[in-house]
Amino acid sequence: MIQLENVMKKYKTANGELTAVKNVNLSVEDGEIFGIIGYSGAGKSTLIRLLNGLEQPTTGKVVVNGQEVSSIKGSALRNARQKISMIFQHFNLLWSRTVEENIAFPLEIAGLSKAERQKKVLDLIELVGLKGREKAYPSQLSGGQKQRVGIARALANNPEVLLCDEATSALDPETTDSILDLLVDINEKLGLTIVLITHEMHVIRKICHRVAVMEAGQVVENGDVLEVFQSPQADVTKRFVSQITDTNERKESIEQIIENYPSGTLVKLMFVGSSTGQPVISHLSRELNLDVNIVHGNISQTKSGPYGTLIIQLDGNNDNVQKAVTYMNEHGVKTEVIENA
Ligand SMILES: Nc1ncnc2c1ncn2[C@@H]1O[C@H](COP(=O)(O)OP(=O)(O)OP(=O)(O)O)[C@@H](O)[C@H]1O
Repeated sequence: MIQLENVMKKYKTANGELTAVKNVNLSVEDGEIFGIIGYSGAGKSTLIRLLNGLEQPTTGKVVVNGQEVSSIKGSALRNARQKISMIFQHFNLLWSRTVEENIAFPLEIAGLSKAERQKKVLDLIELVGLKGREKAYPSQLSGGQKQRVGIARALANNPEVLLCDEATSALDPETTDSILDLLVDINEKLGLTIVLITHEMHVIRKICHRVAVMEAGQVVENGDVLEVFQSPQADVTKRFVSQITDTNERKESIEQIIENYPSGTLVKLMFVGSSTGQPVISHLSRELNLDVNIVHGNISQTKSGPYGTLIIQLDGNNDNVQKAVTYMNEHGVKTEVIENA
């Protein structure tokens, strides 16, 4: 569906040339929800603008739905853009138009008759859950409702790709979740391919199938969300994953256990899917004569299944602690020794 080949984007600035996107190779499958995560300045916005032809790459190729958007211009580009819609952090609604008039706007531009427009607007209002708010103006809507209008408007011309530019970053956590649920819903109902950029790992965890991590213009890591959660490789990815796993509550539990049992080894165990560590942990205490303290555990749901971490403290003979770590690794449990007390 989407292919980026050796994409490079350079800008000329007062301080010389700046490379915003560097040698990016990515592919997004049909019907997939694909997330691009990175801190501010990583190049995400530039990358997303390259996907809808708002920017042209300095070198490289951007192909969306069989069309090389990096090389077409004029009416061909305008036509291609109709199939690539976008929603924004600050909604970009027309403030003097009501909800239904905002949604009808792209349909007017596309030249649909009034009757066709009315029918389509009704369907879209239903789809995004705004029934009863048709005549409201954007200033009378909550943030979540405004984004629902943005989504309905973006879907008006039956796009094949929806680009989301930090679409939930201006919303509170609860509203964020309801908008993310809506995106999943339209992805499933309409088979729409969604590419989103964000700096929040929560967004990736909750709705994306795959993720690319960007840093300094480059994609430093790229894969299934569950795999990236389970074994992040790049330092920046580890920092993003820790947004979810390293809660204050967990830090407090670790501090407390070190205070109460200063002599043990803390190990983080990572599980994927429905596997649990129960038999492995029983083995450690029974066969290796170790005391096992459970410090903290949590399970996060991702689009491809649950992902769990468990922090334990192993206390006993050092050789046996080492054997325990080896034993766990051999039995499909990923481990990381997080602190030697
Ligand atoms: N039109 C432009 N002209 C010059 N430099 C630009 C332009 N657009 C972006 N940049 C620079 O390119 C780099 C990447 O910016 P970009 O906005 O793509 O990053 P980002 O990951 O989306 O960050 P943010 O979330 O802060 O927007 C930054 O150093 C930025 O200053």
